[in-house]
Amino acid sequence: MSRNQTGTADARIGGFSAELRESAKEIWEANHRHPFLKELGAGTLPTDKFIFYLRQDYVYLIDYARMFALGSAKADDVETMAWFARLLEGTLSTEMELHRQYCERFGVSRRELESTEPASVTVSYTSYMLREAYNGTLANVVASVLPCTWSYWEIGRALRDVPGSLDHELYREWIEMYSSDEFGELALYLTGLMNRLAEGLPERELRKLKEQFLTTSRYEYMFWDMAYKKEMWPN
Ligand SMILES: Cc1ncc(CO)c(N)n1
Repeated sequence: MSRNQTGTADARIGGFSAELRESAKEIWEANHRHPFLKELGAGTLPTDKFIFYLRQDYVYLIDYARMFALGSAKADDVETMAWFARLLEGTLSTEMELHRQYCERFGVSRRELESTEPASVTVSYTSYMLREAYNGTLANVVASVLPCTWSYWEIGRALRDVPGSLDHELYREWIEMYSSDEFGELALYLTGLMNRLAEGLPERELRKLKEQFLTTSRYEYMFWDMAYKKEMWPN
């Protein structure tokens, strides 16, 4: 077990973000134990499950990027606006490029990738996030995306610490991207922003942020599970 697999363990993260992480602790720990991630770390994950995941994640990322566009639109100052604009661009070019390149290796064309039919969990997850973002403030946008960025960074670092995980010719790149310092900086920025935005908010609004954080934390777990089972629609 790596030191990153359980607690928040990151001294840089405090305040309301640490509180959010603590309140969703059980579901975050369940992520680390999920067979999709156990097998990804061990290098034994069957490639058909990984491809299924990549394709669903690609269509997920299109809407996730939209969340950053909404973050930019809802920001109160130019600096924050620019930061979300860069994150939007980074998601569309760097992160999604990882998926495009993997798919090229697997013989899935870009057109096929982009026209992937979203699974029920993917539709449910992105619809929820976008609804909360469209109806809410920047704080609601951040609370909804925080588990995505932050849990991937935590997962990336935990998997990097699994002996031999980086020797795998296929999964190494995935682990490297999500455990990278660049990716970590995004997560850290968002936790800091969450802390600033939560300051002085009434209890009712803080409860709403907690609910959003917990809901997308649960969706993160459901996403791993959906991919592992290659679960689409009933018919
Ligand atoms: C489902 C999901 N959550 C978070 C991330 C991190 O960007 C991702 N790629 N996919």
